[in-house]
Amino acid sequence: MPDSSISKFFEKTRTERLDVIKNFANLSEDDVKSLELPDGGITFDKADKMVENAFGTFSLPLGVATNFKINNKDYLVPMVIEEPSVIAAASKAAKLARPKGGFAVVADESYSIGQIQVLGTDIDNAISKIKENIKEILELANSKSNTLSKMGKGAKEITCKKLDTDFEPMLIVELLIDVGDAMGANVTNTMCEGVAPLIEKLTSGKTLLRILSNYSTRRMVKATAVFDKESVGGEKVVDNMIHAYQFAKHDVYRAVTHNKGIMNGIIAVANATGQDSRAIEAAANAYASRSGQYRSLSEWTKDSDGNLVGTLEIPLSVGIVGGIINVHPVAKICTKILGAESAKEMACIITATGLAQNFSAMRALATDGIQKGHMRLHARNLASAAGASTEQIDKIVSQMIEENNISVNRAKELLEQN
Ligand SMILES: CC(C)(COP(=O)([O-])OP(=O)([O-])OC[C@H]1O[C@@H](n2cnc3c(N)ncnc32)[C@H](O)[C@@H]1OP(=O)([O-])[O-])[C@@H](O)C(=O)NCCC(=O)NCCSC(=O)C[C@@](C)(O)CC(=O)[O-]
Ligand SMILES: NC(=O)C1=CN([C@@H]2O[C@H](COP(=O)(O)OP(=O)(O)OC[C@H]3O[C@@H](n4cnc5c(N)ncnc54)[C@H](OP(=O)(O)O)[C@@H]3O)[C@@H](O)[C@H]2O)C=CC1
Repeated sequence: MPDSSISKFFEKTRTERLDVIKNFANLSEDDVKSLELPDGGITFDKADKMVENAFGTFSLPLGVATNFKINNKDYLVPMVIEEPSVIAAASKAAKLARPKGGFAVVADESYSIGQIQVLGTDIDNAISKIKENIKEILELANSKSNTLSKMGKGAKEITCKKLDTDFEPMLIVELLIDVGDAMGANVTNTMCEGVAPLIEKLTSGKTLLRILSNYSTRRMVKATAVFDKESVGGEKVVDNMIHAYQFAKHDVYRAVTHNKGIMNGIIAVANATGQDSRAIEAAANAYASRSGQYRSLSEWTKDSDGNLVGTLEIPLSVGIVGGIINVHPVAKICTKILGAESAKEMACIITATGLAQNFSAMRALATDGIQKGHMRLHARNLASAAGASTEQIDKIVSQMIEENNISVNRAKELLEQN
């Protein structure tokens, strides 16, 4: 089994990095060529078919986090992100998690929730009618996807709820659909629209909205990792990280930033693998507010030996087929690099990366402060923004770090002096 703990990967050249990834993931020469394309894999022609009024494409850096062991399998985790230090932070956390087994992650089956809003009906009577005809509604829904039906997946349950509103009460009919290895938005919407006429017939009401819910609470993922207390930096650092977590648990202003750190990891992997990041963010934010107050998505405690234990639980709707995954060549290759064989496996990887990111940010905050690690890496960006050439960057960066004065202005001054 390939080993993702590749020390000093960041010191390798691009060719060496690609070679390591190629061997790790059994990529073909064509895959590597796609990764080397200057446009990031999407030609304008392709972009023009993906969105409206296209006039270009927009590239972002694609990197890979090393050291990940998730459910006893090693992963190199592709990440698309513009922010420096995120990939380094994920790699570092994954390295520190390895001695205690890495990340243990469990994911629900891929159940999507579709909602059908029914107006102008006798709600109690309508609910009885729907309950009497569940089989017929499910069969009609399942006729909309050959693949899911063949896989023994598809629409499985129907529930009804009465919603009191400021306008008039309404009936909400919810379809629970096992969407297999897809994110499942389109298939859910298709099924909702497909059964709406039957719902209208049964309820003598009028359906209005027929759409999936992005609050995918039947698609929960829970990642846990244990970090050896000595590797974390000793008892004091562990305690300070728990203080940091408690801050996020009890204060919304801190919680939003804490969760942003988690999203650094989650969205970067989501972007690399062609997921719908808006759906992921919307669901995570709602889940963070489930108690009525927005709070930390992760939890941090100590085990009986004083080691640090982190848990991240989120609703997560991701896939390995459908959406842009089959359209964007680089998203396809990133999925191949991960070797993810199911939507559940993809969900486990993404959640583990979120937890890893959270660990490193908290550790940095609870020890040296964020600027030391982050700004060192951000210095390259600043030097580049100041106009430094590739040859000049290293010298300017070293000088700014040495002076502990990392800013665009200082970079400009140094450039003028050189
Ligand atoms: C940046 C580090 C990792 C340096 O940390 P370090 O102590 O210099 O790293 P190290 O020398 O101990 O190296 C350990 C491992 O980290 C990785 N690593 C180490 N350096 C690199 C590098 N250059 N490129 C790629 N990987 C790197 C690499 O895997 C390495 O293992 P090795 O290869 O040596 O065997 C650390 O300071 C850190 O984790 N900082 C936190 C960074 C962070 O969270 N950034 C996010 C941006 S800030 C933000 O948006 C969110 C926030 C912070 O506000 C959230 C919140 O408030 O909670
Ligand atoms: N609110 C939201 O979040 C919304 C999001 N979207 C977008 O929808 C897209 C995702 O929708 P999604 O339904 O996943 O995408 P697709 O419709 O592209 O793909 C899903 C389809 O793939 C086929 N399929 C083939 N193999 C499998 C398998 N192993 N498991 C499951 N399905 C399989 C099935 O179709 P078949 O049975 O025909 O073979 C299935 O319906 C994203 O781009 C998202 O941005 C769209 C609307 C709203």
